[in-house]
Amino acid sequence: MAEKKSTEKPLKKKKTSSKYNFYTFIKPYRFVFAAGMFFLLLSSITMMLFPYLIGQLLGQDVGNSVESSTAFVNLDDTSTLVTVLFVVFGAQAIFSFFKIYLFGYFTANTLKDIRIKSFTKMITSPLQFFNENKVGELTSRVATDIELLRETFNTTLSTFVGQIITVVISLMILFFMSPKLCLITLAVVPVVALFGMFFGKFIKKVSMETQDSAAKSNAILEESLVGISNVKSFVNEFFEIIKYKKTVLEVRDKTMKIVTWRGIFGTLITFCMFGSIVFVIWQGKLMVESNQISGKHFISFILYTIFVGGSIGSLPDLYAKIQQALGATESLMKILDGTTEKLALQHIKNPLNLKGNVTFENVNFAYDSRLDIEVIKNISLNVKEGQQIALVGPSGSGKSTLSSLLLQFYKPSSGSILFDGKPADQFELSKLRNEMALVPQEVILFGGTIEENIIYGDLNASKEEIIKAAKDANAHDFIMSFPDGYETYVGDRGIQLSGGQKQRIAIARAILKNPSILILDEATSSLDSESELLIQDALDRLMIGRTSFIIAHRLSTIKNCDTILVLKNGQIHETGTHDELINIENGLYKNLSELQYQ
Ligand SMILES: Nc1ncnc2c1ncn2[C@@H]1O[C@H](COP(=O)(O)OP(=O)(O)OP(=O)(O)O)[C@@H](O)[C@H]1O
Repeated sequence: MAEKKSTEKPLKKKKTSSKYNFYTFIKPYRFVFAAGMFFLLLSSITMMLFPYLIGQLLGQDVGNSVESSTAFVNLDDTSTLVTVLFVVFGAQAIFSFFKIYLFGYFTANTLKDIRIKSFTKMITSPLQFFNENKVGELTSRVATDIELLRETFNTTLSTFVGQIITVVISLMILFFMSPKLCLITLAVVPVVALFGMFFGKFIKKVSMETQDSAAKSNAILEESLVGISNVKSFVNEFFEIIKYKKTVLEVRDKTMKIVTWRGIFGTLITFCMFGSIVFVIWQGKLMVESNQISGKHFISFILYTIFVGGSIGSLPDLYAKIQQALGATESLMKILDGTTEKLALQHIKNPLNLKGNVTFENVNFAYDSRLDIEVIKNISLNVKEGQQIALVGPSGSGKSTLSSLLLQFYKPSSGSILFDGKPADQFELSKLRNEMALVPQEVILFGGTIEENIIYGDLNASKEEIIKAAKDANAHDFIMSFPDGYETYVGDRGIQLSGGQKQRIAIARAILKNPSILILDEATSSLDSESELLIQDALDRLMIGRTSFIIAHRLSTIKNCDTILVLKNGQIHETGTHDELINIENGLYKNLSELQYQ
């Protein structure tokens, strides 16, 4: 297959705002969230009693100064107050437990939903989506970006709301105690809010860049590990390390940018807050001296002011953290906005059972990423059920693209493809694809047993059907030569199968699928002649009674095909049987054939 010319459109460059956002995922659990908020409110309110009770405790019969207040504590009242304090904190502990539990439940379920939704979205995206996005970047979105939401949903969001509750309640109490002092405390709020808004936006942007770099770095990690033999054979380990290191450093630098600004901003806010607290204490002390407020109220006042100060001071950072998570998941939300294929996402119930007539009517096609270059030009073709059609032609002539169009991986730019006389778009996509099976050039087996790999062709197949398919694919004997037979693990953590063995597993899969249309992408790598014979024999059996398209690289295997299409630059250059084509003087097929037998 021709190398995919990837035209990665970085997701961040898409400007449209996403229809998915936090709320989409929060919605199903909004009542749990609301219950969590309720307990948060209760725990905040009980917490708010603390300054009042401490004021009462320390401020009994207080004179004019805070220092002297502790000397005149009424012990009787103290024991009552201490009991009340214990009751209040007991209640606070219970409320806190429910708050933590409910937010934990809410987070676990929300993240589960986002993960499942993201995976479903990606796996049902059209192939073009995978041409535009690297797999490593996509896995990073699901694995790393979503993880950033955990802390936000678990603690940041609730702390943020909790702090707002604290501020509002405290300010109300403060206003009740002394409107003048309350207004002084409030003076700092607009400064903090302004800073916070500016800062939040900045953090969101840098956070998005950080996650983009993290995704890039993950893509390098994945690509070099998946292609490890390539890396090693070119002795390019150092190059991969440099590439990876560069992106990791980028992530580090961007994270440090966030950390530095959060630090500067946090310090600034703390400074402002402490300044205003000192100012309020000073003013309050003057008011106590001139008997405008009582000493008891003054102590409570100071404690409430500290609460308000602490809460207001923490709000911008919490806001920044929420923005960070929002920024980090923005790309993911845009992925969720993308189009998907209309697939049934369940077992096919009433298969179409097509006869296998295929018609191409003036089909033209250009890949989305290179719309100016038509790779399939005006192809018309009429294939009767059960016929064998070979697609041959130089590399890049459009053979794989034609099979992708057949499989409905892409839609023609113009013209149409008909199955049993009916245009493709009049069928349900899942049902139509279910009528076709592809035996690819390079077979990829999933980590699992041989049986699991064969049953992929028909998830409802019985053991007998699996064995029969394996026998028809000439795979049974080599499978039984392994001690664990069909239970043998293949892939990364199991046995490594040879190219020819993998091919036969793929053929068994296709046999099990029992399609009416077959697409065989002949392996380019040469197999030993015994293996080749076994595969050819299995393929011959598989092709009986099915319309078969064979992308052929070795012309010897297609001599008996009903029709051979010779493609050149996306057009049908020659068409006919082997005997007809081989006799065309200076014909492309004749030339290709002579080249192979030289
Ligand atoms: N995903 C893609 N995006 C853009 N262009 C592509 C994509 N896949 C293939 N092409 C281009 O389409 C043209 C036809 O490619 P195709 O893979 O169909 O050729 P092929 O005949 O199967 O080649 P080969 O025998 O080397 O596999 C080539 O010019 C190729 O560069």
